Amino acid sequence: MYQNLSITQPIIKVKDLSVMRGEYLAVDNVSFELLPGTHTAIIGPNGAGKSTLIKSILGLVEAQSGEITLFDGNGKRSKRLKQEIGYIPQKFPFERTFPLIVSELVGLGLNSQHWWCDRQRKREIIHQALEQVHLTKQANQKIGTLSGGELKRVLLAYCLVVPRRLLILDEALAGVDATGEMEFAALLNNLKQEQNWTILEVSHDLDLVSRYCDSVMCLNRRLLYQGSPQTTLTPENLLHVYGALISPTCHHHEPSKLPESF
Ligand SMILES: Nc1ncnc2c1ncn2[C@@H]1O[C@H](COP(=O)(O)OP(=O)(O)OP(=O)(O)O)[C@@H](O)[C@H]1O
Repeated sequence: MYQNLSITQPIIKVKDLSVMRGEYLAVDNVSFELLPGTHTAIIGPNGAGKSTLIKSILGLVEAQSGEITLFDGNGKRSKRLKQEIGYIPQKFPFERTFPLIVSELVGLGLNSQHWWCDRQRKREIIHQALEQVHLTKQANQKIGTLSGGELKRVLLAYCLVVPRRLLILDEALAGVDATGEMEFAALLNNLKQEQNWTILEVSHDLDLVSRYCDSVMCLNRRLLYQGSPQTTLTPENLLHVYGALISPTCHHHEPSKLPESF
């Protein structure tokens, strides 16, 4: 799908990034690069600047200093470039009485790339996305009546109706049940492997991170450690990051053990 994408060309380059929230330096001189087709987690304690960092990458929060380059650096944050990024925020505040149903919300993800589609085709695309997140039964349900975990799945379906190069998730699995977590992880793995999506997610679940991510960034305002889960999530590093003894179970990657589909 992205034939001209070199696998050695980073999809995100962040250099010397500092971001203030009010008077507080929430992200302090952070630099990293992400390659396409990789799944990276940002971990760290509450208030470590994780959401601030991703909001800054998305252009939702202005940086104090530093550089962020997305994709090949062309087009800045053009409308088209934004369409290539899927984002599931930590919070999705909305008026619960708003009369929007699930399929309509997912359909809002369709964009100018679908101008040629007739109604039937659009319905099929929405149905396929809902199928991938196991929510076809809720297609006509009002969004205000969904559970927290179901709403997260709907937001993922919204991201799935368009091919993305980058998917940014802020604690997307919070509120998703144990089976849903596995299925969600399998779907992300599939998008990464089959469609070369790059995934950047904020997570507090070190066990899941060690199972499914290719790399981890440990943030506490500064980027303290970065590398594979096996080399990064050591008790010594986690003591430094969280100030407490934490010993996650580190798993070797065995994607074949993931469920086939979501
Ligand atoms: N709009 C704001 N105005 C002032 N301070 C803010 C604002 N937003 C965030 N902060 C502060 O910036 C710091 C970083 O917040 P951020 O949401 O990035 O942390 P986080 O690592 O995502 O935390 P959590 O794990 O709790 O979600 C926190 O101390 C927070 O209180």
